[in-house]
Amino acid sequence: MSKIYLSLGTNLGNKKENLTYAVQLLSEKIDILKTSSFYETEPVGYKDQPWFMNIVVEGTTHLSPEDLLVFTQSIEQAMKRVKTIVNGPRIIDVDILLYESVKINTETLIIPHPRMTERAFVMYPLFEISPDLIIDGKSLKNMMESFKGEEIKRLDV
Ligand SMILES: Nc1ncnc2c1ncn2[C@@H]1O[C@H](COP(=O)(O)OP(=O)(O)OP(=O)(O)O)[C@@H](O)[C@H]1O
Ligand SMILES: Nc1nc2c(c(=O)[nH]1)N=C(CO)CN2
Repeated sequence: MSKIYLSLGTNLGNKKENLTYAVQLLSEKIDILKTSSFYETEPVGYKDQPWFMNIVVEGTTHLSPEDLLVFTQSIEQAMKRVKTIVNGPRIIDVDILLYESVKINTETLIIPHPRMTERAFVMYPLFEISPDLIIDGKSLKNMMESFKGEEIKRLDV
């Protein structure tokens, strides 16, 4: 079994429900060990769209990194089919952040996720569930000390 971290985001419809449903679908092939709080987060990139809700989950899986990507993409597709809005914001986005300490750089898959350490919507929930994590030899704790990201709000529920 391999330890993995995934980032989930949504900015359409009932965001908590979307994230909860995605975690339920993920649990068919991933043993979910930890799920972060829900975070309301300012959109990164294109600003003129609703705020996102983001979480990070930790789990273990028998899937290879490539099969994990196929699986997460099948969940994105399945959820997109439920409500179709052309060019609309996202019902669900699932990114693979980390897979053990594996490094992959192919056309379809880059692990660790290349933009993860710049993104508050990834780093805050990741730090919440795994504060002792080391990424590329650097401790998450050190990274968070100097971290100045976009606006983010942790929900208490
Ligand atoms: N670690 C990864 N996790 C998920 N997708 C990845 C990863 N590395 C590369 N990809 C590739 O990224 C492609 C585009 O994914 P997507 O459309 O979800 O991007 P995005 O979510 O808009 O941007 P970002 O990757 O910056 O979050 C996917 O088809 C996939 O092949
Ligand atoms: N706050 C936030 N911003 C984003 C997000 C996201 O999940 N959260 N996902 C994006 C495309 O992957 C682009 N911008």
